[in-house]
Amino acid sequence: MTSETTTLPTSEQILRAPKVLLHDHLDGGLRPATVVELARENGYEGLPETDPEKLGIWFREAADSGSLERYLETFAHTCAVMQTRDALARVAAECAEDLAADGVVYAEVRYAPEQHLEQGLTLEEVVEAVNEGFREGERRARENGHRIRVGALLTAMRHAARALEIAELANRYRDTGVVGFDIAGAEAGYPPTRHLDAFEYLKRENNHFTIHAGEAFGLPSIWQALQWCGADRLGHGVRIIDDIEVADDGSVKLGRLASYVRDKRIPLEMCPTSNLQTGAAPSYAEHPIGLLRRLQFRLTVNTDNRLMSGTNMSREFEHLVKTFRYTLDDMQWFTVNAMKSAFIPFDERLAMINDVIKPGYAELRAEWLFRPQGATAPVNRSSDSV
Ligand SMILES: O=c1[nH]cnc2c1ncn2[C@H]1C[C@H](O)[C@@H](CO)O1
Ligand SMILES: [Zn+2]
Repeated sequence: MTSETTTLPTSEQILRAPKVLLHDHLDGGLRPATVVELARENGYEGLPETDPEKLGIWFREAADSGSLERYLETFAHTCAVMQTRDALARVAAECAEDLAADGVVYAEVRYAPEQHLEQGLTLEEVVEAVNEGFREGERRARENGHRIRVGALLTAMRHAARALEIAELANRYRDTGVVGFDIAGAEAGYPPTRHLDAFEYLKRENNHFTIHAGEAFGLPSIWQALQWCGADRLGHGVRIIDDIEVADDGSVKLGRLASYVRDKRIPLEMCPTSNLQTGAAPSYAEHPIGLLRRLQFRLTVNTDNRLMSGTNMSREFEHLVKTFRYTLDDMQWFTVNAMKSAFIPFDERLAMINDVIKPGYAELRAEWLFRPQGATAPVNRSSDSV
């Protein structure tokens, strides 16, 4: 194919391409206007701005701090307005709608139930309100011609001591909307092994979990998450790059941990923009995703916090397309990786890959055949695809 690489996927193609999102925080993805309205309805007076546009900018700038700890401070405002059943259901419904409008066909969205108890809700009421919201959002998306399926991940905060309780909660709701468990929060000083009882419980129950590791802290955190805790996936995991040496001649040597992660096909939930804000990566061009993709780690692309990063899945892919010249085949590779790594049953993942994702990309790839006569052929194929 001679015209190969002449044209990268357009913004419109990126938007329409089926996408799979495994790492998105419910309390990090509210619409700014919703934060303002919920604050007014619930009498929360702590917002730094009450104009939605200014508030959106405030979140992005405050989160752009170079430190995970300061980035996390912004969640006090979103959690403050997510303390009632109605607020939680609304935020969850809008989340599903927004993801669907962005071309996401499958998402696992996480939140920490323990952060939504300030006005008297029980942990169960929190989970049920969010589940109801996701179902409503899926229904509204369908009405608007989009198809999306959303599963919840229950997060325990790593500085707190409720991980076992939240793991039990995740297990109780595993057949009704909750697909797994996670731990999040400040990483330095709070190793995942503090919550071994929760992980051991989940393993005994044959349940699934991911762990935020290798974001603000390096290899020991990744090693513990995998070898002590038994994580199925890593939230971020970007610091695995510290175990990979690239020589001047371009040859690459993987350390034992990096080899293990690649050999065992451990899914890494990459969140490029979030990493730039917390200082986990210096720029898109220097983001470890470039090298890790070339080395064929099982990488996935994610948003982390759409509000704090002013992003969505299409924007994350736009950055990657621009930076690394990724094609539709690359996008499909990331998407299939994500679907393979989801926590829903194997037959459903396979059907999503074969009946939704691959046909969606095939249709986009075929568009060049029907281009206006005389236009350049925008072939979106790369040589090392799935
Ligand atoms: O990227 C992150 N690293 C660690 N913790 C995070 C990240 N993004 C969000 N969180 C925290 C803040 C939220 O309140 C919590 C649950 O979603 O998870
Ligand atoms: Zn996260």
